[in-house]
Amino acid sequence: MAEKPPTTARSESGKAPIAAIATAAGRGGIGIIRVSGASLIDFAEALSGKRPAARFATLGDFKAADGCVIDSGLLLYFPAPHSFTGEDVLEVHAHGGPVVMQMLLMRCLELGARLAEPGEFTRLAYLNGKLDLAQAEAVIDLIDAATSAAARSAVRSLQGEFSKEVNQLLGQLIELRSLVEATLDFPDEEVDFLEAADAFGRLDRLQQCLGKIFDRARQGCLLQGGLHVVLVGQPNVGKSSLLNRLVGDELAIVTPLPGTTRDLVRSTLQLEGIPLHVIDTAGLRETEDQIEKIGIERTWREIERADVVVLLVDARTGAGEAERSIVAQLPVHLARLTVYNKIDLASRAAARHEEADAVAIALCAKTGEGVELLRQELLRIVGWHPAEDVFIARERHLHALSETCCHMDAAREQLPRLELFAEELRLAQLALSTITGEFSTDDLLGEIFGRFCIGK
Ligand SMILES: Nc1nc2c(c(=O)[nH]1)N(C=O)[C@@H](CNc1ccc(C(=O)N[C@@H](CCC(=O)O)C(=O)O)cc1)CN2
Ligand SMILES: Nc1nc2c(ncn2[C@@H]2O[C@H](COP(=O)(O)OP(=O)(O)OP(=O)(O)O)[C@@H](O)[C@H]2O)c(=O)[nH]1
Ligand SMILES: [K+]
Repeated sequence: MAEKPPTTARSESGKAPIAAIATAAGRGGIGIIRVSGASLIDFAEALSGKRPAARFATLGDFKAADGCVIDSGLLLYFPAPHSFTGEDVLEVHAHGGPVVMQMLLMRCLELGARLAEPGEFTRLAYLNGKLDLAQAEAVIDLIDAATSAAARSAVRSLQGEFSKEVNQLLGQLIELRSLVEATLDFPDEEVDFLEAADAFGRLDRLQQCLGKIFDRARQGCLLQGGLHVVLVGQPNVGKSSLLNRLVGDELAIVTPLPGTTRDLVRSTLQLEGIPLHVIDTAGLRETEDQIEKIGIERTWREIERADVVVLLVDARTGAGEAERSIVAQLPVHLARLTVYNKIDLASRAAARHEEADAVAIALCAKTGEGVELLRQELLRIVGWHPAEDVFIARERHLHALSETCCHMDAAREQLPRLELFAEELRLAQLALSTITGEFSTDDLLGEIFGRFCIGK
């Protein structure tokens, strides 16, 4: 075959293809570079001397500008629109050493590609209609899944289950809206309309449906983000011992000396598939020790980010002035549990009971007695109930769902004023459609895709 003049790939629109290493950094048996752009077949030929068939693996020698072989490997060519991004996609499968990957990536840049930004491939897939926004978010949630339950629910969202539910609800909402809007043109018939179209009944069904989606999404949100539990209390009450017991490992240093833990100690474990982020903190007390002081500041900062605070108390002494002072400084709406630790020294049995302002668990961190009660209580506090059909969701989605709910409530209050009823329905639809991204802003897209890794 005759040597072709060096090509620099530019699409008709003048846009350079994007390229990135798609596999994790470091050594690996195989590493993949992904390129997306317009007409990449010439690009493939410039890189390997071969014009790969669509969607078949083609073995080739990847050459540098000077003709030296960088690696021999496989090319996968997905012509537009049948690719992940909807553009032409070329995958270069090579040996997964960091230097080889860098050399190949540099070669792709020489051939006219530019470095992809984080999340840009998935963003293209969204912009080209391959995925909606909830699915695109599920891609990253799948990659980041901390437990297999989280992974399973992310796949469910990726395959469009969440979006399907949202779209069905949108469909019903739009149907009701169009009935209302049609009636607005005939003001005399408004009252008849309410009866004939069963506006109340329809709204009821919409809200029930929304409630179910919300519940599934809330569970999914727990699976996605996990639960941040911060262990606090006076020095020496057994916070580190409890962390170690929950994790099943000697993670934090335990000594009889008060003030042992000065920095935060974090660990993530699984609680029925929910990632449980437990944070052991420096015991809270007045101190002149500089290191301990900083540790205590960090404790308070961590509390601000917590979903649940577990306040440990020595079962022998019970809660006193120090505990009351800690509780008084906690954010008002933060969920809280009291744990009476060291029941072995107080001759008490493991138990759960309700106190005036919080549920309390009596346990022994040293032996583990009663720790299961604590686990169950944590699940109860966050409203977890195991379900098969959870789809992954994020705060953003919950926010949109609850906004939709607010507008539906408001719509009900407007009846029989149809014009205002219609307006609230329109706002409900708008809020709901942000989930799949029918109406999205650049800011939102930047926020979502900016958190992806490069190559995704
Ligand atoms: N090598 C490789 N593995 C990978 C990916 C990839 O991009 N490359 N993926 C990247 O995330 C995931 C798979 N996702 C993909 C999704 C759609 C298409 C695709 O070609 N879609 C076409 C054709 C559909 C079909 O044949 O049914 C399309 O939607 O038109 C490819 C990969 C996981 N594994
Ligand atoms: N008998 C008994 N001893 C315990 C129990 N839990 C913790 N201890 C002991 O209490 C002492 C302090 O335990 P830690 O877990 O280090 O307490 P801490 O709250 O992290 O202490 P600081 O680092 O000072 O904040 C150690 O000697 C532990 O072995 C328990 O349930 N029973
Ligand atoms: K400790």
